[in-house]
Amino acid sequence: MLGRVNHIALVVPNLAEAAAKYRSVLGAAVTAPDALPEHGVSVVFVTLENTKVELLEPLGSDSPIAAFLAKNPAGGMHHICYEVEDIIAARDSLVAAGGRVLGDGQPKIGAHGKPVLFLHPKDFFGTLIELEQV
Ligand SMILES: CC[C@H](C(=O)O)C(=O)SCCNC(=O)CCNC(=O)[C@H](O)C(C)(C)COP(=O)(O)OP(=O)(O)OC[C@H]1O[C@@H](n2cnc3c(N)ncnc32)[C@H](O)[C@@H]1OP(=O)(O)O
Ligand SMILES: [Co+2]
Repeated sequence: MLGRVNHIALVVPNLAEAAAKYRSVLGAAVTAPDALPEHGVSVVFVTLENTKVELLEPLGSDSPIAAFLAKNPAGGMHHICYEVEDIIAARDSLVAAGGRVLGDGQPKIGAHGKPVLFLHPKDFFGTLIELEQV
């Protein structure tokens, strides 16, 4: 089922500061910020040779990462995104195995314009998993 790691996501308290530090201190290539109100986040991507790092900041009053940032005010690792070829087949086999898909279970279009789903962190040893169809 799982393909490459598409990205590792970090929640940060200030996206502009984090992007600037990745550029200036780590010499990283960082995309311009992208506001995703439908996901309640603003995001940049640090592009690497073998994967990406997604830096996330809450956007709007009911961001799904607001509680995470309140618990981790300095920021922290938030989720890992695996690529899948068929997100519906992946979802259905996960649900059949007793896994919980977050939200209404229907894929949404993510930051890369591809369908994504999230799996409950409690089902995977305390790590939030995102699946992205490529
Ligand atoms: C899609 C656009 C972009 C992309 O890549 O394309 C993104 O990735 S956007 C990323 C932001 N969107 C999401 O994360 C959507 C899925 N997430 C959620 O629905 C929530 O974050 C949820 C339900 C995982 C947690 O929400 P919240 O923290 O408000 O709920 P609770 O406080 O009740 O938490 C329940 C329980 O889970 C633990 N938790 C929360 N977040 C994480 C996490 N990132 N990793 C591991 N564990 C997490 C939290 O501590 C609670 O545990 P408990 O022991 O009960 O205290
Ligand atoms: Co993500």
